[in-house]
Amino acid sequence: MMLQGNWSYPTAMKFGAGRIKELPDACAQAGMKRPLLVTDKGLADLPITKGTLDIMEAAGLGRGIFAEVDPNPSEINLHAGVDAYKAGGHDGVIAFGGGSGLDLGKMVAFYAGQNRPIWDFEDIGDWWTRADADAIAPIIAVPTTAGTGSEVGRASIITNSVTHEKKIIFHPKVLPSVVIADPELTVGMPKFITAGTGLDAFAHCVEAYSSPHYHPMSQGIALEGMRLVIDYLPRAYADGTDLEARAHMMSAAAMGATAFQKGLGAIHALSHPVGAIFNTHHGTTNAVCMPAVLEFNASEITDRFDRAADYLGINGGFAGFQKFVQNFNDTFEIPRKLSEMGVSADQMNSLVEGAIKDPSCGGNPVKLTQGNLRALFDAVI
Ligand SMILES: NC(=O)c1ccc[n+]([C@@H]2O[C@H](COP(=O)([O-])OP(=O)(O)OC[C@H]3O[C@@H](n4cnc5c(N)ncnc54)[C@H](O)[C@@H]3O)[C@@H](O)[C@H]2O)c1
Ligand SMILES: [Fe+2]
Repeated sequence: MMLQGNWSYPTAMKFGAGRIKELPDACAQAGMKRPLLVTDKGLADLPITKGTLDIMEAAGLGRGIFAEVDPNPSEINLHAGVDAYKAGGHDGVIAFGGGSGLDLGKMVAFYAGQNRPIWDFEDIGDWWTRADADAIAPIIAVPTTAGTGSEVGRASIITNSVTHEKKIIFHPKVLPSVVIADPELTVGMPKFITAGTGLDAFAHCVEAYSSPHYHPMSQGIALEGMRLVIDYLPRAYADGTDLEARAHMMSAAAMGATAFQKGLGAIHALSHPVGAIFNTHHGTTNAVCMPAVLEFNASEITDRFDRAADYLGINGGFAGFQKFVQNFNDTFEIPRKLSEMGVSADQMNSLVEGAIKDPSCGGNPVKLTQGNLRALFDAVI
């Protein structure tokens, strides 16, 4: 089957194997003549990045690159990126990478023309209206993992390096104007990143589907997104070169992020402070937290997961889905506890404080309090 298409849901996506070669068209579409490719340190030397710079250079777009992006990127990375953007006289950003490269690239384009502290644009109320929207540079997103869906999102997650908090920075114009979703770029992902990122997409779908907010379109997307992860993540994990599986995972990632317009929940509320304090991989952290959160939310989500289990071909309704999730994690050698990833309860107060302030709390079907968050951390650490 030919997995290829031109989509605009929720933004223009050039989807399909080999389509990275259309990057010059994407730059023309976005109005860029001198783009800066922003990516993380790990990707900087890989052939997919060099190949992309070659495509840019051959089209007369230069080979501008900024690669000083850490996992769970911080405002330090952002300020360095903005300096590189200004020094190079760039007119747009190619955000290239997993969530870290994508999020930071989007922020460089956003922040290069702003004068207020970055934290003034946190996703609180209408704070985004403080930004000078005309000064936001165009963004092309090129995902190289299949998980965060940041390529179709209007926000980035930036870690405050002083307070060790993950902050969501939001502006509608941070939505990339063009996405190149080329599954060939994801083929070289190490196994544990394939698993962790794929399970992040799964967490986005599960939390969106669990959220009590009314958004039937997101609900439908979340359900089909879960199906794609269940059917194709095991294949992508077993054989990284299985392009059909890689393509479906790339769709699932974009679908998860599209669906979470409906809201995220306790999985992400727990995972954000853990990532900010212990620098753990985001999707893997979510996967460890999922079984405990499903159990915690049981009273509010059983009916809807009974329906989901039917659709997904899982026997036993919600209880069957819970068992399935634990087995699914085991398939990918996801730890049962966060302590196996270096997380310790010594930082409990900071974890609870970070979680209760996280905007993801608002989408959880059971109200989150300091007390029940502490109990959830106890269960997952
Ligand atoms: N904006 C959003 O909506 C959103 C949603 C979820 C998560 N996030 C953020 O995204 C970040 C996590 O992103 P991620 O899970 O994609 O991981 P990542 O971007 O941190 O990448 C993980 C590792 O994989 C490597 N890598 C990436 N692509 C590769 C490839 N094709 N081949 C070989 N190696 C590759 C990277 O170099 C890095 O070492 C976190 O900061 C998280 O907070 C953002
Ligand atoms: Fe996530």
